[in-house]
This record gives sequence, structure tokens and C-alpha cells, in this order.
Amino acid sequence: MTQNLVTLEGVSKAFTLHLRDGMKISVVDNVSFAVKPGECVVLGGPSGAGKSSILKMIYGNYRCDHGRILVRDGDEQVDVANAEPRRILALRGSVMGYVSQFLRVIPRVSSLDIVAGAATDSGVPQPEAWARAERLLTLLNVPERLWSLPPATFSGGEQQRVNIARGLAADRPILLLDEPTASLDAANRAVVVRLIEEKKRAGAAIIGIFHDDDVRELVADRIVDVTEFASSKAA
Ligand SMILES: Nc1ncnc2c1ncn2[C@@H]1O[C@H](COP(=O)(O)OP(=O)(O)OP(=O)(O)O)[C@@H](O)[C@H]1O
Repeated sequence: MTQNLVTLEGVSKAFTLHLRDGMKISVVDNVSFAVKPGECVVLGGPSGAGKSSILKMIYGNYRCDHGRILVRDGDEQVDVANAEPRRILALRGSVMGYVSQFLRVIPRVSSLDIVAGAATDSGVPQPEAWARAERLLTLLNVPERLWSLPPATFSGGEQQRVNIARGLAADRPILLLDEPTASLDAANRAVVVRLIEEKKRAGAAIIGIFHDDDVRELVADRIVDVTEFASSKAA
């Protein structure tokens, strides 16, 4: 039987608003689903349903109040909900990647170095990392004249494409994609679909949020409707 790479069991999350006398806003309750290698699960549901919050809990950015978030690291299953920060950082280094629609980078590093560096950081050897970075930037239509420049002055779409190249350059078995195609044109959305399919064929487990129906239909093996886990908004 194929082992799940990510398993959520009874995950619940509420935010405490300290500026509102500690008022609690419950976002999701009892979230349970699992993702196998080579599978892409898309989180669906309206704005505010809690899709991004679920991705952030899996990545360990948001604390989970109840339940377990099991992430496979080789033979071990790590419960992100209860893991030490150091263990979560180690998972991010080798097991889990997160791609959002926003590029946050160290200033003055060239776009090519940002993308190749993401590959070397995850253990891809140097010549292969640079070849990968060049391939991804070419596929994503980032003009070669920009590769030696830091992306700070790039257009929004160019920055987003450098960000996707960086997020896909490594070989992590789990990928969390938070609207990576937002505001991309149709041609570049099609490239991202192709790259996601490549990752699936390579055995990655992908959990994504996509607002474009066409992208969602093409990449999703399963859609998990987050409204199923809605709880009354005031906890
Ligand atoms: N850090 C936070 N502090 C307080 N409330 C938050 C925080 N992050 C998210 N929320 C609230 O949790 C709810 C779910 O937000 P989330 O971003 O997960 O939704 P979403 O389904 O991803 O929405 P969208 O499709 O608009 O991105 C929203 O009501 C939001 O206001």
C-alpha cells in the first residue's frame, strides 16, 4: 500500500484577536484528508473559508489548536502540530516546499542565483542546479537579460515567475502551492500546469490553492472542499 506523505487528522484552528479582548474566531474544525505520492489535492471553497490557513498549518507557520498533521520524512512520520521549531525547519529544508504568489528574497542576489540556490540548498549538485534554474526561467518566459539582475525591480508577473522557478527548483517530496498562478497570463499558467504535472510524475505530493478553474481542473486529482470543515465563526 502506498504510504501517505501528508495526513491531517481532526485539525482545528481558531485565531485569538488580542486587540479585541481576546475574542476567538474559529476558522476550520476537524479537517481530515491525506495525500499520496504523485497526487495533487486542491483545496476549494470561497474566500475566507480557511484554505491558506490549512496550508500554513501544514508548513508550520500557523499553530494548529487540535489534531495531528503528519508529514513523512523517510521512514518517520513527524507531527508538525507538536514538533519542535528545529524539526519543522529541517522538514522545510529537505521535505516540504511552499510557494506563494509573493516573492520574498534577500536583496542584491541575482534571479539565477536565487533559483539555483534553492536547488543547491536542497542538495542538488551545482552544475545540475544551474542547468535546472536556466531551464525553469526559460520555460517560465523570464527574459535571459534579467537573469543576472535581482528581481526587486521586475514587474509583478516577472517576480511571480522567478518565485515559481525558485519553489520548483528543489526536489522536495511535498509541495504546498498557495495561488502560485494568481495574475499570470494564460501561456504562463499553462507552463505552471506542465511543471506541476512533472512534479507529480516524479512522485511529489502536492496540496494547492488555485483560483483559476482551468488550472484547478487540469492539476487536481481530488478537490477537498474546505467549507466541509467550517465551524461557527465565533469559537
Ligand atoms: N493571522 C490571522 N489572524 C486573524 N485572523 C486570520 C489570520 N489569518 C487568517 N485569518 C482569518 O481566517 C479566515 C480564513 O482565512 P484564509 O486566508 O485561510 O482563507 P482563504 O480560504 O485562504 O481565503 P482567500 O481565498 O481569500 O485567500 C479569514 O476569516 C481570515 O480573516
